[in-house]
Amino acid sequence: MSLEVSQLTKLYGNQKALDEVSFSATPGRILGFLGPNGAGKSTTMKVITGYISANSGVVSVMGKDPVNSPKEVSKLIGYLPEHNPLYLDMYVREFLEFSGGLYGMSGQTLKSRTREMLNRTGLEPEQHKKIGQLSKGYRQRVGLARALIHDPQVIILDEPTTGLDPNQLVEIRSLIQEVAKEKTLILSTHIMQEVEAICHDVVIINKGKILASDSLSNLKSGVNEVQLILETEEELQLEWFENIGPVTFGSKGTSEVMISCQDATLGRKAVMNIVQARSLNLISLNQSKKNLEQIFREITR
Ligand SMILES: Nc1ncnc2c1ncn2[C@@H]1O[C@H](COP(=O)(O)OP(=O)(O)OP(=O)(O)O)[C@@H](O)[C@H]1O
Repeated sequence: MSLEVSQLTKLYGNQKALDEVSFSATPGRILGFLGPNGAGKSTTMKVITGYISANSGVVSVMGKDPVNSPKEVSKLIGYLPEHNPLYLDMYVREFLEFSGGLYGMSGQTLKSRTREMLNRTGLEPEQHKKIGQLSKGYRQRVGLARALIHDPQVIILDEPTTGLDPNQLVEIRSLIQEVAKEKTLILSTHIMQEVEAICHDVVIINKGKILASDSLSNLKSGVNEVQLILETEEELQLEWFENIGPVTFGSKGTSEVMISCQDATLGRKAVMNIVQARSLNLISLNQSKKNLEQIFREITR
């Protein structure tokens, strides 16, 4: 494990922002760190990077801890904070060279590493522009390039795609996937589609506590429940279906119901019996496995 977090507790005054948080991350796999607003994601990232200290617990980054070895840990970690602080008056290349300098890089090493980062993040055409002139997507690229300039082994990205348009989103996601091939990468987010699109492992945190920590596929396969979605020409009543499983109206209103059930075959039979017995005119009966969003809502409810 290149990153291990064990029993972290962090108090802000009387408020427990982190309550014995433990998880680990592996090279070559993207870990999605998921939680609703205020769950403790940023606090965890700040403790790992050594920006703040925890009240108790241990962080190990490639065997070093940020409290006793802050300099070593800062060299091992590349961090893109939530609001991506940049110097808007600096030119892109100048900013990256400046950032590399902060890690003790200089001369040809710094120049060639800057060139490599400009190339990998697609920033070459923009390198002579001021950061303040760039679009949000390109500013995120600058933030990523800055986080990677010193070739860190562990990369932590706090909500890196928030506010990007769909094209920029796809580009930044594929850049993240590319970067993650040889590194340990943690992606903090509350966007479920993002996790489903690019993460291998998932940690779910809520109110400072870890509620799930597993591979994405295990998390999804552990849920056997399916959802049946029935649409008819007539208006439906929820109580007709309550014996089958928890039921709500769908997005189409009272002519569509969504029923959760453990056994899809039995569920479909029961629904069709009701359709027949009540002489309903069927438009469609569909079935879907739960997605991460539904799993997340159940776990964090
Ligand atoms: N400096 C601080 N002082 C006091 N309370 C804080 C401080 N920073 C965070 N908190 C509180 O700690 C809790 C966890 O906050 P944190 O920013 O870690 O959550 P988050 O999961 O990153 O949320 P978001 O998705 O909204 O960014 C919240 O209740 C927040 O209000």
